Amino acid sequence: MPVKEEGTILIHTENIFPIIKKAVYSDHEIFIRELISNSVDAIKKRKMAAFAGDCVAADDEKIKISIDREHKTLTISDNGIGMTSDEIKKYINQVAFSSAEEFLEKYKQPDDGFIGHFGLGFYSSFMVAEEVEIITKSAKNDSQAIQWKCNGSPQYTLDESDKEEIGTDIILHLMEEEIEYIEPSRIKTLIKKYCDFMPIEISLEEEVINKMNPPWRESKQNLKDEDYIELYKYLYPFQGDPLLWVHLNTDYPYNLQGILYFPKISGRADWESGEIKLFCNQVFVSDSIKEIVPRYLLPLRGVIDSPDIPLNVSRSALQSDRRVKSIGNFIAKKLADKLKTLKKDETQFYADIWDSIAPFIKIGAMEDEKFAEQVKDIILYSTTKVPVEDNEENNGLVKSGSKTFTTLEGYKNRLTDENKKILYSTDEVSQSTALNMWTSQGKEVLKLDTVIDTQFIPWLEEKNKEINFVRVDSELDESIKDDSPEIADKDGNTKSETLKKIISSALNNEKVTVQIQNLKGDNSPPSLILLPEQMRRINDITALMEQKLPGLPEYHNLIVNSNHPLIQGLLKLNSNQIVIEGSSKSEEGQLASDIAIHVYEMAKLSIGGLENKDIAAFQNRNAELLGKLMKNFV
Ligand SMILES: Nc1ncnc2c1ncn2[C@@H]1O[C@H](COP(=O)(O)OP(=O)(O)OP(=O)(O)O)[C@@H](O)[C@H]1O
Repeated sequence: MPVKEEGTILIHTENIFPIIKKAVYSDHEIFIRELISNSVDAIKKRKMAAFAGDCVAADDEKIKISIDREHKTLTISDNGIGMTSDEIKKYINQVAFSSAEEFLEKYKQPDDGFIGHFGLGFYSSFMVAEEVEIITKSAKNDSQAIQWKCNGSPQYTLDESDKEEIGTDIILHLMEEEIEYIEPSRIKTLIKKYCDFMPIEISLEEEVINKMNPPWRESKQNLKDEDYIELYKYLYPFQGDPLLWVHLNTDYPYNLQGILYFPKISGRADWESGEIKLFCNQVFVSDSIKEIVPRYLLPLRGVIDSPDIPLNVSRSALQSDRRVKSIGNFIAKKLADKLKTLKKDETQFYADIWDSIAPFIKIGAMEDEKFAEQVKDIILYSTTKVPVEDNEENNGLVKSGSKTFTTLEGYKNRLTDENKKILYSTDEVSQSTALNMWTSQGKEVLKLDTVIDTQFIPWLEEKNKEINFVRVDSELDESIKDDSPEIADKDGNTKSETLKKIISSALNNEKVTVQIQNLKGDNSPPSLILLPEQMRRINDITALMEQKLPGLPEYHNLIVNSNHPLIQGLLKLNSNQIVIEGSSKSEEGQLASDIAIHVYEMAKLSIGGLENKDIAAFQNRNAELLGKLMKNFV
């Protein structure tokens, strides 16, 4: 016979009570947050009811914490709305019953700002107290004050009390093992931690402990820069001033206030832990909200205060929560808006702080498509272009200290040739020869030389497929070489062919491709090493996999500048020599060969490609060569 029945699941209070007391909250100390939150709510409710003419308003709203060492009690007193015996029976005796919804319904308040909603917080007091007393007098006219007592079992007593003032005292008789909470310093620390920005005065031993008035709840118009800086320094002492901040304030589609700061980072930013503090209705909840803001914003600091972030779910559930994701996106969008405004209205300031904010923006753009879309036009690049006063070309160029910044758009607008090519350098020192060669021809080069740029360049290329990004030392182009035809000598060889032979045979290394070029410009070097793009990338990846620094790839191109006096001299020196394979070389032939090797090693040295062990040999050859050359003059 099929069994068909409907019913109600029963809960044994004896079994569930210990679970509520111990397991709902993992951290014992939060009882203080819960009880003070209840007091704040009660004070707000009294204010609302008094406004509607249902009771008398309090003279001054306050919460008082008192300690009685002798009786080992901690008392939280407020002059809020209090409770009648019926309300005690309804909201305290019934676990998981909160008065918040009913109250809001009654006073037709849409957005409450009440802290408690679940009807559980009060029971956290049993985590630290063996007995809890409530002595309360309701603000409703002619209410009888009452006393409720419970020793942690599901039994309670309810009695009349002679309390005269409206409000509630919660008296905790502390357990022996929780006696630490009798210490004023411990309680003070906890109030500072959880209740610092609660809107009602909280005092302990006649001293007001909390700061109150959270600036993020103020309107922007009422705040000056000093107020923002003061809050930053208060929350993050000894960290210097922030770079800039964003004030968030929204009530749709979710309720969220906060102030986020870009810190001045010296050294490595912390991309792991997160330092933004999470509040819910001004009550501190957590020190790190890794799960809420996108990863690239983790080094930011400040406060997010939102009752819309679900706190009753696990952290991993938070990460996949759609609402939380959309809050994260909202925060990123607000930051992007602020940066766009800065770039537009405070261009100089934006350029001055660019190096500090660049890591957030570049990583953000790479990790988040939407963010990339918002910031792509405000990314700055340090450039070799020097702004000329009152010149149209200055469009988009901003000087900051020793640097000049441009946008990608600005660079593109200055390009004159058809071939859309963006030149960049990743290391001003090791690429200086190639870099100078381009700049001396009037070419603009972007300096993409931070650690993040190694990943950012491929991203840029991907996003700007119509443009060719070329590293300064990867290839030459028509603008810097002179390709006028050469005349062959009596043996049918051109100068270039002869030079190539001299140098190739001196180097005797088939992995080095020798190319002779007539480079334009007086400043062009006698030789330089070029690393064709693909070859260099493979080399970089291999080094990365082997966890080494990428050195000079074995296969590379040596460009020899036939326009340079040194190379022309080399050609002359060799012109009378016939080097027969296998036979010993004449003195001039040996000198020409030594110079050829030296020319190659100079090119290697300038890109940092000469290993330490080769430097001594290089110097010996240098001295020897100079010595030989001197012989002709002295
Ligand atoms: N100090 C107080 N003054 C007046 N009423 C109180 C006070 N403390 C608790 N209450 C009443 O008891 C109810 C239950 O409190 P409890 O702390 O268990 O839950 P809550 O504050 O409503 O929600 P949460 O579990 O989210 O904190 C409250 O909704 C309120 O009506």
